[in-house]
Amino acid sequence: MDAFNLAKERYAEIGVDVEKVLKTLARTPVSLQCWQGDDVGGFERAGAELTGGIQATGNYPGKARTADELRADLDKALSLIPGKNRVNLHASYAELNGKKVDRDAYTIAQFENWVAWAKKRRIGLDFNPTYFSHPLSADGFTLSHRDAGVRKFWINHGIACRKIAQEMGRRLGKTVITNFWMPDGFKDTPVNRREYRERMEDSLDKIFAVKIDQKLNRDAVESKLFGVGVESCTIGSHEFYMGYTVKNKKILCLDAGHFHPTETLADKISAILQFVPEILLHVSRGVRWDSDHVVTLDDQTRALMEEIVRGNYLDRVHIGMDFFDASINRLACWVIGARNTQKALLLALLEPAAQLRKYEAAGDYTSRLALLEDAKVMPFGAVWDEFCKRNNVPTGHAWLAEVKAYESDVLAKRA
Ligand SMILES: C[C@H](O)[C@H](O)[C@@H](O)C(=O)CO
Ligand SMILES: [Mn+2]
Repeated sequence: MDAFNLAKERYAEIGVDVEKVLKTLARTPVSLQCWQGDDVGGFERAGAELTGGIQATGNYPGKARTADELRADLDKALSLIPGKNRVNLHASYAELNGKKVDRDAYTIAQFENWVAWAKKRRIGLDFNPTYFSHPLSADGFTLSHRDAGVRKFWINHGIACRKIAQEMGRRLGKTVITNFWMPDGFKDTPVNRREYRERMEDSLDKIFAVKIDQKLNRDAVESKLFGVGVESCTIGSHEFYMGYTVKNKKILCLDAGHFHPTETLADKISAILQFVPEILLHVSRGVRWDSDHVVTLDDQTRALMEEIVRGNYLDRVHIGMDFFDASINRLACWVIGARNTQKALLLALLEPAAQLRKYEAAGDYTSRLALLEDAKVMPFGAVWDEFCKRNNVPTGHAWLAEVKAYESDVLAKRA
């Protein structure tokens, strides 16, 4: 018997149906953040500086310089990641084609190439308005700005993005999730947090007042603890968006790097989903701060996926990634991060859930712990390889040779 069939038998012995697990994994997409491919630069203006309290560090050669290069890199990455996945675009990846158009006036016209590319590959797109790296966000404020004119510009940007996303959803036949993250906040202690938060709420209300077909686009808002240079107060904090999403039935975006390092994101899932309809995950890895390291198969990521599976929440959770590491091959970052996200999900799906629940319900915590620990050495690798094989992507470590070949054939030729 081959390794996969042996593994299937072993899992069946502990009550796990591997074929069912593989089906669930196959229909759970991971959204690849386009900004990993070019250090969050975007293509609106050459040499635009990255602002908003986020930083891509490193200078590994070969970053995408144009939208065509980025799409080619994404193609390569997607060919090495099993399953039907998605791509997450920021508005700053607009293609202006020499025209003078600012973010408040963007339409689908600036994203035609992206939509055509996604349609050809039958993949879904997700979207994000870009509230950073722009002269009108240079002082660190956008939707909560004290100047009504600046707020108006950013409100119009938000509305424009929701309309673009709606059109993307229509053309692709797949719902787009549009995520709002605003960098607004203070380096030092403010004395009027209230005013800023009230203005932020008012601006968001104005953006979301515009009717958009929910089947084509749904909106998420993303909280954050702090950013670089925004250490003392972030207007869009966790409590702010928790309240906003409960009140307005929006999707709450949880970025794994946006909490204090001692907080456990996994523990928040069931508490939030008791009151908020859906969650968008930005799977990431903070190292000491919101450093946006590539996702590894670490305890936090595993615990996150376990909570989603244990709570039976998969249909209310959208899985995206958010990291931007410029110190290693950028394409490999996507592949490592996405495959690890999927591995964490697979491990969670392979848990002997029924038996564990029985033990817990009976108060037999000894047996619960024993089975949880023994399950860790079940032959998960054989199931992962089978998933890769069925999806026509390299198994094990073989994907790296393809990335290396692409690096010497394509990336090395970029100046
Ligand atoms: C580029 C993204 O919008 C950004 O990473 C955001 O999602 C975030 O996490 C900011 O810290
Ligand atoms: Mn994020």
